[in-house]
Amino acid sequence: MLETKVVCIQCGREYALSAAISGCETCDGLLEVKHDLEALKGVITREWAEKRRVERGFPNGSGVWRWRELVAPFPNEAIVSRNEGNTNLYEDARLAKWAGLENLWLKHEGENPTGSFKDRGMTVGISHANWIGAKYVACASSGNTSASLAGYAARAGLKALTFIPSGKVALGKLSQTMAYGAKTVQVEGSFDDALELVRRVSKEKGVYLVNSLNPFRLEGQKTIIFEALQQLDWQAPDWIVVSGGNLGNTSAFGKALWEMRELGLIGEKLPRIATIQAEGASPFYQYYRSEFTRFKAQKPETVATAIRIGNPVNLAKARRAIEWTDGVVDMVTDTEIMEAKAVLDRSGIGGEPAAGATLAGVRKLREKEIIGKGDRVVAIMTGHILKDADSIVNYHSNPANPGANPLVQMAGTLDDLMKLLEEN
Ligand SMILES: Cc1ncc(COP(=O)(O)O)c(C=O)c1O
Ligand SMILES: N[C@@H](CCOP(=O)(O)O)C(=O)O
Repeated sequence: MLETKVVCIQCGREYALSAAISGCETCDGLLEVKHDLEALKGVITREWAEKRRVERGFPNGSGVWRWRELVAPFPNEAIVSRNEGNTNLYEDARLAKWAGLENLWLKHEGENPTGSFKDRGMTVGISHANWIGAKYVACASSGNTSASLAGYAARAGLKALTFIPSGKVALGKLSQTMAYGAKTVQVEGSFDDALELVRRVSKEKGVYLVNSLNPFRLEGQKTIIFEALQQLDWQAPDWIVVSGGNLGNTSAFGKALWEMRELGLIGEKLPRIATIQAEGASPFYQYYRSEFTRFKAQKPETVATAIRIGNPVNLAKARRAIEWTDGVVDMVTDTEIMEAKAVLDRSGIGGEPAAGATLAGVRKLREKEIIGKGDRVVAIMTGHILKDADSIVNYHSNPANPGANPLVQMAGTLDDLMKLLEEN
């Protein structure tokens, strides 16, 4: 019987697996799930992973639950899954060339059931809520967490409550959240204000919180890295690049790499994590620039509303991930984000603005020669192109934008049309 525990990374206090808490009750530190890695050495191997990968059906058809010994030991009957994960790892020579690289892969987490990486964490959070008999699940969101929560709660028959920053959530995400049936409360202010509210509701009303403060969320998101390493036939890349907001992914990726090395599935030298923030929402970047000596929350502003976060809750775990992997943190402007997104979309792969931020960050780190021309780079595309249609139409409606593809208005006869087509 594997010994899996929930512990506070700050004071070491342990909690039962069935505890529905999202922060340490002693010191308010971050909680994390500790697996019995010693017992798993020699059990979880590349051969074991390959056998699991080719199995179909529940639970090994899920790109999360096929790794359950490294995720969460919930009983199968508690698991709420939509066969999430199993996302493509694209190798694209055109995008590599645009970024100044020879080897670039894009891991597309927008191919998950609700269109973002959140589903990897949500299947675990909602399964935990289901297992312990929670009736109400809640989150604050800039759109993808609420869409994922609403979808998985609907599958589980749980009531969902989401708090979103008023007017700052892309329509694709808002429509999912409403359509899947979550009670959606618009809050004046930022995502950070909404998160403060939902943490109080969770504490005072005992509502189950599924933001990335919930340690089970990150256990699911670790499988992005497990899966990408397996897709690369365990030839670990030099870099893993991802856009950062609340820093759940940065934290999860560091833990995933550390566990893979402990289990002997990858070598001593870990891939370096590069977290990319939007210039107008870059508190982690400023903290990194201060050599992790000074943190200051920001009033966030960026076109990439998914990462419009000024006070990331996973700061301590994300710092640990950057230090563990000798990683870096950088930032990109909104112009760089949208121009990179246009290139990403034009490649036929596509992604929401936060995915554009990742690609823009890869190019920037290459230009700064922090990423070498021959380095092997995996860029995580965190959300689907359809999530933020407004940003696309706005960009392409301005012919001055690089790569703009404005609508053509046709008036008149067939001859006019033929003439028009010749001109364009
Ligand atoms: C599409 C997208 N990309 C990136 C991020 C940033 O991820 P994290 O909050 O784990 O840093 C988020 C959410 O925060 C997101 O929704
Ligand atoms: N971009 C996120 C913000 C919240 O992140 P979480 O990982 O802490 O839930 C969102 O889509 O809401």
